[in-house]
Amino acid sequence: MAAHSLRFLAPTLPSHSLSPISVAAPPTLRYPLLRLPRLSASAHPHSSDLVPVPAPSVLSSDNGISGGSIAAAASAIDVDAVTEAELKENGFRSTRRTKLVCTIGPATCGTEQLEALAVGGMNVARINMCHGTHDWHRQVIRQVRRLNEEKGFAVAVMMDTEGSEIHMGDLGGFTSAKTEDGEVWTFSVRGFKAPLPERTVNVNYEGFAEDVKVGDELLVDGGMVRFEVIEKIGPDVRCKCTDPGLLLPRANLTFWREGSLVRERNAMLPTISSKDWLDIDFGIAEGVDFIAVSFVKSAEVINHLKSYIAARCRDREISVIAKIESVDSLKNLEEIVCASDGAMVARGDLGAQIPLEQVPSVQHRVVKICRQLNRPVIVASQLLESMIEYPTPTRAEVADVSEAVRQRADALMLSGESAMGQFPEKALSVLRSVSLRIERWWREEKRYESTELNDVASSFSDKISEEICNSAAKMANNLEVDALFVYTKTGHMASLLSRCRPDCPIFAFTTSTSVRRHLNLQWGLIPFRLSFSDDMESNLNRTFSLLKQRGMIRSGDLVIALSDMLQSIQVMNVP
Ligand SMILES: Nc1ncnc2c1ncn2[C@@H]1O[C@H](COP(=O)(O)OP(=O)(O)OP(=O)(O)O)[C@@H](O)[C@H]1O
Ligand SMILES: CC(=O)C(=O)O
Ligand SMILES: [K+]
Ligand SMILES: [Mg+2]
Repeated sequence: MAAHSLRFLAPTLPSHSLSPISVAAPPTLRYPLLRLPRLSASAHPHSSDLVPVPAPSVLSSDNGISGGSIAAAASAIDVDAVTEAELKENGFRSTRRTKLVCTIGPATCGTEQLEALAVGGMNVARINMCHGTHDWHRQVIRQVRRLNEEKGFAVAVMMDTEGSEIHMGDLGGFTSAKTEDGEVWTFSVRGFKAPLPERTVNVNYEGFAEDVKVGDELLVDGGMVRFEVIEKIGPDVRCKCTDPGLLLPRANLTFWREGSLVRERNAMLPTISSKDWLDIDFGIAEGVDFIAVSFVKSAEVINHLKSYIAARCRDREISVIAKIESVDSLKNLEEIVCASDGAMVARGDLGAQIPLEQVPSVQHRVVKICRQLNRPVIVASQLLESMIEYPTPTRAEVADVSEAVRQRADALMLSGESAMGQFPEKALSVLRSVSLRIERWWREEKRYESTELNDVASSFSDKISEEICNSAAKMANNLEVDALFVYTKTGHMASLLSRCRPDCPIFAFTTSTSVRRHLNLQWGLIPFRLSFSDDMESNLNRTFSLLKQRGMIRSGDLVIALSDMLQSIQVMNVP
C-alpha cells in the first residue's frame, strides 16, 4: 500500500470501548392531555400530575437498533442500498451531497410509498405531530425501521413537535373550506358538537378572543387567507374576509396590529406544551433519531429537552433540532443553534412572523451560522409547493431549491409535497436532480474554498481534530482525491469534515447503526456501519477489501483516511 502518513505528536484521544448496543425500553411517563393553555401553565413532565403506566414493550428488533442485527453483521459492512447502487453506477464524484427529508402523510404512509421514497433518496422521514394519532405515527416509524432492516436502507426518523402555535381546528372533517371576499366567518374557542355551524372555525388557543382587538388583521397560514376582526362576542370573534382563499385543517393563525405581529399573552405560551411532552415520550419510546422542536424561543428549552432525553435514553442518541420560525428564535439565534444538535429554517411559519422579503436573508444567516457552529441545517417549506398539485415544478421553485443547495445547506425538506401531494416521488426526484446538478456546477467552477471557518473546538483535543479535518479537506481538494475516509465512533470527526464541504464524498465509518442514521442528515457524508478496531492499518485493509468485493472502490483510487482514535492523516492509493 502506498501510504503517506502525517502524524501529529499529540495526545491521542482515549479510545472508547466498543460497547454492545442494547436497548432497554425507557421508563415512560404518562399524564393527562391538556388543551393549549392560555398562559404558561404548562403541565410539565416533572410536575406531580404524572400518571405512570407500564413501559411499552416496543423497541424490538424492528426498530433497527437491536443488538441482534449488529452481531450478525459484525464481520461485514453496512451501507445504504441506494447509495451503494449510486456509487457503483456513477462513481464517487457524482454522489449527492445534499440530504433530503420527506414529511410523511396520507400520501406516503404505505409501505410501498415509503419504499419508493427511500429508493428515491429520502435520507430522513419526518412525522409532524400536528397531525395524526400516535397509532398512525407508530405505524410509520415501524415501517421505516422494517424497510431499513429488510431492504438495507438507513432512513432516519425525525419527529416534529406541534408546539404552542395558534391554529384552527379540523374543519369538521372537510379537507378544505373556501372563503369569499367580504364573507363573515366566526373564529371561536367554543367546543362545538359536530357538525360545525356554517362559516365557523375552531381556534385552539383559549386566550384568543381576549388577545385580539377589533380592527386587527388575522392571517391564515402567513397570509394565504386574510380577515379583519370586526366584532368580539364572548368567546366568538367575527371576522370579515379581505383576501379570499382556501382554509386548510389546522392552518396556522397569526394576528397583526398596525403592521406588526401581535405578541401578547400568546407569546408567553410554553415552547413545549403538555401535549408535546406526551409526543416526546412517544418519540423516545419508539426510538426516533431526531426531535425537531417547533417555535423555539431560547436555548434554555433546548437544554431542558436535551437533559430530559439524556435521562431517559442512555444507550443511544436522539438529536434535538431547533426550528427557527419565530421572531424570538431570531433574537437568540446563535445561542439556540449552539445548544441544539441542528436547526431547521422553517420558512412556513417564519414567513408568517416576519415580512416575506426578509425570509431569504434570514435563511442565508441561519445556514451560515450553522456551518460556523458545526450544526446541520435543514431548509424547509414550500420548496416545491406547486408540486402538491402539478407534476412539474415552477422555474422559480427550481431556482429556490438551487439557492439552498448553492448555500450548501445540509438538507432540503419536502412538506405537503410528500405528505399529501399528488406527486411525492416526482417532487423528491426534482430535489435530487437539482441538488446533483448544482453540486456538479459548483465543483466544476471550483467554488469550494470560499468560506473561512471559525474555530469551534472547546478543548485542545477537539482543536486537534478540527485542524486535522480542515487540513484533510484542503488536501483532498488540492490533491483531487476520490474520497475521504473517516473512522469515527461518535460521528464528531465526520461532522467536522462535512463542515468543510470538501470536493469529494466522505465515507464515514461508525460502529453503531444509530450514529450511522444520524450522520445521514449531514452534507456529503456517506455513513457506513462497520465494527473496527484501534488498529488503523487493519481497519483500512479490511475496509478496502470489503468495499472492493462490493464494487464500491477500485485499485488505484486515491483516498485520504482519518480517525478519531489516532489523530492522523493518511494519503494512499487503494491497493
Ligand atoms: N400525518 C398527517 N396526516 C394528515 N395530513 C398531514 C400529515 N402530515 C402532514 N399532513 C398534511 O401535509 C401538510 C404539510 O405538512 P407539514 O407537516 O410539512 O406542514 P405544516 O403543517 O405547515 O408544518 P408545521 O405544522 O410544522 O409548521 C399539512 O398541512 C397537512 O395538510
Ligand atoms: C416546517 C415548519 O414548521 C414551517 O415551515 O413552519
Ligand atoms: K410541527
Ligand atoms: Mg412551522
